[in-house]
Amino acid sequence: MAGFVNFSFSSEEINSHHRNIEILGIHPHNDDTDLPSRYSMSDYKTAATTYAAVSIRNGEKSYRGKDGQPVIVLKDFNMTVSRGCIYSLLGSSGSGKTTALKVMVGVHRLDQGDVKVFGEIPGTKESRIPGSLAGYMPQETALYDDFTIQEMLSYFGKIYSMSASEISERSEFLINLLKLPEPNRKVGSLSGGQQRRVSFAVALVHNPPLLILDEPTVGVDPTLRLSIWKYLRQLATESKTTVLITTHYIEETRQSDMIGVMRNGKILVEKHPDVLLEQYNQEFLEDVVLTLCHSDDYADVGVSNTREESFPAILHADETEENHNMPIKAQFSEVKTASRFKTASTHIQALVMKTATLYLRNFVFLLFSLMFPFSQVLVVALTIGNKPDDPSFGVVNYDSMQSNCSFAPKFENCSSVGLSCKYLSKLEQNGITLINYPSEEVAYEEVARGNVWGYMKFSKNFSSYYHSMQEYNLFGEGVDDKFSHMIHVKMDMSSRMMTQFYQQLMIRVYEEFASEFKEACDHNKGVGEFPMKIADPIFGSNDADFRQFILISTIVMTVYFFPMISSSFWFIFDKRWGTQGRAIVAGVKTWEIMFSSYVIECPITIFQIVSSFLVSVYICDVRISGSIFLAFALCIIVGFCGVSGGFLIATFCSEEIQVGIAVMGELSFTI
Ligand SMILES: Nc1ncnc2c1ncn2[C@@H]1O[C@H](COP(=O)(O)OP(=O)(O)OP(=O)(O)O)[C@@H](O)[C@H]1O
Repeated sequence: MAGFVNFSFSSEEINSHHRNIEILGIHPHNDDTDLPSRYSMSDYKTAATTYAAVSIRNGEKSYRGKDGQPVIVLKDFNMTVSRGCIYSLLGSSGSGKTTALKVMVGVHRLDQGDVKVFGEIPGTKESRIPGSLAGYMPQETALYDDFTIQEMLSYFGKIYSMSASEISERSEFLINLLKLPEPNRKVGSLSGGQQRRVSFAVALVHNPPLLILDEPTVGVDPTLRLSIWKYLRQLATESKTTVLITTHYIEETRQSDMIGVMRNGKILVEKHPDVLLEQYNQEFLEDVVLTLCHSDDYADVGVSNTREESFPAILHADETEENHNMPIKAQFSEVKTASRFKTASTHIQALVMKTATLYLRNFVFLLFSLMFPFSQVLVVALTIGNKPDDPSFGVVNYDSMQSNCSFAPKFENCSSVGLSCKYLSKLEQNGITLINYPSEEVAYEEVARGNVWGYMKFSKNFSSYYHSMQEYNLFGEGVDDKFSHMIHVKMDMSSRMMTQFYQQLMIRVYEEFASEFKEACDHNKGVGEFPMKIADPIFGSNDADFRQFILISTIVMTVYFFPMISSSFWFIFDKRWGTQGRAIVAGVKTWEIMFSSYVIECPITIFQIVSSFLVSVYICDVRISGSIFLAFALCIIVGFCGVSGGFLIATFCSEEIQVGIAVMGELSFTI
C-alpha cells in the first residue's frame, strides 16, 4: 500500500527531518530534490512508536434520552493506546465501549475533553480520520447483502484509493487468511460468522496503521478466533499496526498488550493482562474484571493510568502528556495528502458504482423506477379526464307528449311547435345518445342503476311556453309550474368530469338553439344574452381540457416524487445497514454521497422524463405549446429538487416506513 501521504520538506528544516526520517528507517539524502515526497501507510506505523496512537483525556459524552434529558455515557474518560500494541477494551454491555470507539473514528464528538488519534483531533483536516488512517469494523456487519465478497472488498478498496491490482492482491490474501468462501458468493447468502469475517476483511483491506474493531470475534469459531488473534499479533509486532478491540470473550484478551476495563462510562484500569492477573492474584481475566467491577460498586477505584506498574515489554516508552498529544506532523514539516479533488472523484466513482450495482441487483426495483412513470401517465390518460365513449342521457319529454322527435334541428320559421325536439336533435348532433323514458320515476331508476348519467325533463307545453316567454316575456297562463318554459335536468353528480362534460355541452347547445330561435323570430340577438364574455386567455387555451391539465400535473409529480423516493430509500438503506457510517469513517464526505446520488439518479430521471413526454405527446395527445426543451429542462430541475427532497427526508428518518409516510405526506399536500 504505497502512496497515501506526501511529505515534503522545506530546506531550512532538512536537518531535523533527516533525524526523523531516520526514525522511519528511510535513508535521508543530502539534496532536498531527492527527498521522498510520498510516504506510505507503514510510515505511520513505524514512525516514533513512543507517541500514543490514541489518547482521550477527561472525555465526556452524553446522548439525548427519550425524555429529552442528556444521558451521560462517557464521563472522566481517560485512555491511552500506544502505537503498535493490541489494546482490548472490556466492559459490560452498555458501558460505552462503542461510543468511545465512535469518538475515536470521528463519528461522534466529545461534549468535553480531548481526543487525539496519531496526535490529531479526529474530524480535522490534518487528522485523516475519518479517512484512510483507520480501519473500522463496526458492531453490526455493515455490508451490502447484494454484493459479492469481492465487490465488498473492491468497494472499500476503491474508497481507500487502492489500485485494482492492490485490491485483488489484498483480497486474495484476506480471503485465505480469514477462510472466506469463494469471492463471488453474495454476502446475503453467507452465515452470520462468515459475514463478520467479511466485515473484518473490509476493515483490513487497506492495511491501515490503526485498526478499530468492535467485537470482531462474535460468532466466529474458536479455531478461527485463534488465527484472527495470531494475525492481529503479527500485525502489531511486524507492521506496528495499532489494534484497538472490544470483545466480550474476556479470556482471549490475554494476547493483548493492554487491557482497559470500562464501567459506567469510564476506564477503571488500563494495564497489561499479566500485571492485572498478578495484581489481583487471579488465574483468569474474567475474575479480574469481576473483582474490578465489584470493587467499583462499593468504592470508586478511580481512573488508573498508572502505567509505571504495567508490564515492561509493552510499547509506551515515553508517555508524557506532551508526547501523547504530539502530532505526527510535528515529525515532518508538512503532510500532504492526495489532492482533494482526486480523492473526491475516486469516492464518487466508488459510490456511483455501488448504487449502480445495487440497482442492477434489484432489477425489479430498477424496472419499476424506469417503467412506472410513463405507465402512470398512460393509466392517467386512459382513466382520468376522458370524454365518455358513448355518452347517453335520458329524456322525459311531456312537451305535447312527443316522445319521438322527427323534426329537423334547423329553424325554418318562428314556430312554437316542437322546440324541445329541436333542442334534443341538436344534442344528438353533438354525439349524445338520447334514451326516452315515459316518466320521471322510470328515468330516475335508470340513473340510479347507472344506465344513463342523468335525464332532462320537458314540461307539458314546453314549446309554447318557451315561445311566449321569448316573444312576449309572459309566463304560460293557468300553469302551476312557473318554470314550464325551462329544461329540468337531474344528474348523477358523483363524477366531476362527467358532470362538467354534460353541463358544458347542454349549455353550449342551448346557446346555439336560442340564437337560432331568435334569428328565426327576428328578435334582437343581444336581448337575453349572458352579460359576460370570457376574453382570450393569458395562458392556456379556451378549450383547455381537464385531461391535458391532469397529464401535465402527473408528469411533474412523477419526475419529482420518483427521484425523491429512490434517493431517500437508498440513503435510508445505507444508513440502516451501517454501510453509510462505515463509508464515512473511511473518509467519504456527505456531499460526495449526495453528488453521487445526483449522478446515478440523473440518467434514470432523464429516462423517466423522456418516456413520460413521449407517451404524453404521441399517445395521449398532450399539446406542448411552448418550447419542448424548456419543458424538459424544467422537468429535470424538478427531478433534482426531488432528489434533494429525498435527502432531506432521509436525514430526519431512520426507517423506510418513516420515509414512506413523509413522502406520502408531501404527496398529499401537493395534490
Ligand atoms: N445514538 C444513541 N442515542 C442514544 N443513546 C445511545 C446511542 N448510542 C448508544 N446509546 C446508549 O449509550 C449507552 C452506551 O452504548 P454503547 O453502544 O457505547 O455501549 P457498549 O459498551 O458498546 O455496549 P455493547 O457491549 O452492548 O455493545 C447505552 O446505554 C446505549 O443505549
